[in-house]
Amino acid sequence: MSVTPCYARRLADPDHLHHFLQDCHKKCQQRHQSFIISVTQPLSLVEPLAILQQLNFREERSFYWETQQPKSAIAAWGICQEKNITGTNRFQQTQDFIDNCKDKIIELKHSQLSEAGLKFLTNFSFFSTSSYQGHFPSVTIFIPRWQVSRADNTCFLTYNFLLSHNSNIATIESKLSNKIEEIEKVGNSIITFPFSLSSPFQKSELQDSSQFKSAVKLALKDIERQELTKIVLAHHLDVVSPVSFSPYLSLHYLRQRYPHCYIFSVSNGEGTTFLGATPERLFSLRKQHLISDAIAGSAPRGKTEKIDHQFAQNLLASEKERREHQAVSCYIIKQLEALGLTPQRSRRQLLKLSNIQHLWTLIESQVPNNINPIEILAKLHPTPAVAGVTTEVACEKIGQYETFDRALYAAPIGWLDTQGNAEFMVGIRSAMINKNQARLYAGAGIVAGSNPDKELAEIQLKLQTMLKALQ
Ligand SMILES: C=C(O[C@H]1C=CC=C(C(=O)O)[C@@H]1O)C(=O)O
Repeated sequence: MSVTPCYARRLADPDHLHHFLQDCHKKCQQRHQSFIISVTQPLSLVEPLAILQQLNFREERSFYWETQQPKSAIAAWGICQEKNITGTNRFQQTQDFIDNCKDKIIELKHSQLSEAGLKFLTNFSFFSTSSYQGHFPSVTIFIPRWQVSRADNTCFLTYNFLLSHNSNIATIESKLSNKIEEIEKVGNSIITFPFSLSSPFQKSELQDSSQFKSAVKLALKDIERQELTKIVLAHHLDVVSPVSFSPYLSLHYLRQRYPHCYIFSVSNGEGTTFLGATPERLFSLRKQHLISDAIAGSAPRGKTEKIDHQFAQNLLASEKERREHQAVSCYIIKQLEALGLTPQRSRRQLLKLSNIQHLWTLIESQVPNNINPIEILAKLHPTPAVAGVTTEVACEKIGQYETFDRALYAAPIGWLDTQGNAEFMVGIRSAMINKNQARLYAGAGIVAGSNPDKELAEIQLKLQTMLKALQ
């Protein structure tokens, strides 16, 4: 008589899993090598942010990602495989890491949904050489140990681990089963956050706003001399709170206030977290269909419907805002064409966020499967929504005019799976936090006709996204 271990009852198809693991184990023995095993199991409906908050108690490396349209979330923590990359050929090194891992991955998943299953999670710095005191290198890419994914009302747990000839299958099965139990216990107790987040900041002022305006004036002279046609200049705001910031509370606040944005956080496992709520999708690639957002050109939201409508009409009619926007859509189109694609663009429309509105063009293309997501990423980053035209001159001037390191601000953050699906957004409306210290970032596009005072007002408005989320 065969006895079913009690942990097996929590697994979706324990016999199938057991045979799968036995087969993998045999393969390890036959080939004298280890494999990266990825097992995905269905979960009851859980809240990934609550899981991350309550189960990542060792504050390991973590990643959080949420969109509400369509409703999906990924919470991941711990490391199965990782690479921290520095140096100039970072996209190639990233691809090499992915290829190397892919050769060793064996996946078992109970769903075809692209949200379910193993994901490479990755964040880049804006420049390939980043000097943010080593908190985040030029690229971090990792396969997490644990990943909870949610797509609409379906949830999955993915467990990734290295299997070698001397691994014990029963231990693996019980670890997975115990984690399912732990997660489902937390599952429906959706976090009820206290809503006075923390005490007021001790220091909260925009450093050197005159320095920012001088940089805008210098950039306008460069534009007049036709050295470039657009540059995005950013500024930072450092704040110190009497108590440590809580990334989870901030993420919870952001997702309620910015339903049209990607809500994200990456933690380096050493106490530093980069988080935010960005409207800007660099690209998503699902079943070889690519979508990219050109978002640039901004106006405030009006306090009344009438004023809001007026701001929107002015934004749509402004020749200067249109140029600022077109620099982005034309660049994305040109870069995709350079990859041999035939992108189509939507008509220009408005994207209304709770504190700001933007000009927005959707760009779509089919992508043949010989082009991989990292190639697309390398071609698109940085777009003129965060750098300028030409990219090279703008990046050089950003280095000259900005007095701080952009670190992960305005850089790609996202995921890739083993089937060629990927999604990357641009890390704007963001902050880097460590204990009770935070650095908030915001930038504004400068073209001929820009006004330094108005650009300063625009970045102050953009800084509000994170300022309010941290308070
Ligand atoms: C660079 C930022 O915003 C970009 C995205 C949308 C609108 C922008 C603008 O109107 O200047 C910027 O290009 C930022 O928020 O830090």
